[in-house]
Amino acid sequence: MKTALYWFTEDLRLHDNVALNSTLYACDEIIFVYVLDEYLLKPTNYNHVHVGDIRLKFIKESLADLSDQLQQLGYELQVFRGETNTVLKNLVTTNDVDIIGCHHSVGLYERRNLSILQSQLPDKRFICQNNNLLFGSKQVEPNVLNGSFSKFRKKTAQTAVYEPVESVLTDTLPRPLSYEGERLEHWRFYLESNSSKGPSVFCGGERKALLEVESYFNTDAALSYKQTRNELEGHTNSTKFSPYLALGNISPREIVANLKRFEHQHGANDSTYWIFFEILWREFFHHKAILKGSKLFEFSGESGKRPLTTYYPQRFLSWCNGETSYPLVNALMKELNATGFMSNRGRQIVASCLVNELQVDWRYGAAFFQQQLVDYDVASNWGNWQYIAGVGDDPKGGRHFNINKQAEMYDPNGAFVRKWSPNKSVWISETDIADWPQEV
Ligand SMILES: Cc1cc2nc3c(=O)[nH]c(=O)nc-3n(C[C@H](O)[C@H](O)[C@H](O)COP(=O)(O)OP(=O)(O)OC[C@H]3O[C@@H](n4cnc5c(N)ncnc54)[C@H](O)[C@@H]3O)c2cc1C
Repeated sequence: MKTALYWFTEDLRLHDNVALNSTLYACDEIIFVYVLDEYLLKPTNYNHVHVGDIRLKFIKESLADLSDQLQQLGYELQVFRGETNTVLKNLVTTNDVDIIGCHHSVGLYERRNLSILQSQLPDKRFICQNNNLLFGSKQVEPNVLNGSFSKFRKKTAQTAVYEPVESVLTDTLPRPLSYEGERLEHWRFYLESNSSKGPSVFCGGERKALLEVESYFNTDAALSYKQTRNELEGHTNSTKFSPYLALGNISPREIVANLKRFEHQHGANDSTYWIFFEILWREFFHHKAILKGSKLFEFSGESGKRPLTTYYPQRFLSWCNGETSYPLVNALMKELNATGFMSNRGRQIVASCLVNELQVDWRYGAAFFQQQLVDYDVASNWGNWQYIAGVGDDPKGGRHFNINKQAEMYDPNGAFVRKWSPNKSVWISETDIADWPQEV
């Protein structure tokens, strides 16, 4: 008789979850666990928390959906709060668990913690697989990752993307393990009372994610994605799959399978290819994150070159609050703070502004995004920031967006700025003017 514990992390779903399926095949009894780690709610080195209110709400919704699905099959999702390894070790010991299954994250902190847990439980079998990538690590040769995205894209163009797999969990096998241990009994209430009631465009959960993907491909939006993806607003101008991918409500393979079906029915064009192209960027940053380790978070990044920025607290604060001398940047930051989302073009503009116009250390911007973004993903966030700051693997060496030009192109009538920053008087105060590095 083998007993297993499946520990959900950034894979809050049942379908196309290879680590979960492998664990299910290996055991007779199982317990499903999620740990809300205390550290997530504590400040980072940059004085922001790891998970802000909007993402916390999204996590809660994802857990509620997972819990409901498990309940329908006769299982329970046990939610704990505490230090992850302590919680897991207690559960494993008190319940005599033989196997621990989990998603193998690309995050450095998560990988370190998993290694520590493995060393603390040397007699236990661990089944850890990355559930959130298109390609397995054996499909991507390390030399492909030494270089730019173009090299990665060309080399992986012919690499097979495996079909997503169905869940093998049924209402008869394996049996739910009757377990011992203190859990967070009222986690739904607990998470509710700790999450924002503010407006969020997104609602988390696997079933919601599958519906969103289905409804996106039920329209013609994918056929013009390449032309619309840079717009600052509009729900179908880009796919809006990122929050679901970040929390693992859906896998990239499931999205690619849907994309292929769409191409089969409606024909492939530049735009449908470009959706795949963008998902490849995500793939690139994820594989890179494993390779880079702590370099992902270093000031001089992967390039080893220290950029000409430092830390100006007042400028940084004004940027965070959307109170700089740049109306477009302010509107974008206000959108981010209110909704947890910003378009890709918006992210590029505000990141470039922080690094180039305001000359602030890029890592503060990345940490603020980490707190605010509903779709925060360690590899995509820190990887993109490195690109903008010119410390990534970018042959162009950093990006500087002309804010006025961007405003002319993407907000020609000022509608976006008016929507998010109706009160122009807060853009800049008399005392701030001297602090700005350009004429206002
Ligand atoms: C400074 C900065 C920080 C970012 N932080 C994050 C982050 O924390 N999490 C995150 O998911 N994305 C991040 N991105 C990438 C990108 O902005 C978002 O993935 C995208 O805006 C999400 O909207 P969408 O799902 O509609 O994207 P679409 O345009 O529809 O793209 C489809 C999918 O491709 C992937 N993708 C698209 N662009 C990129 C990109 N540049 N890098 C990596 N993957 C990409 C995403 O998974 C996205 O869901 C960041 C970009 C910048 C410039």
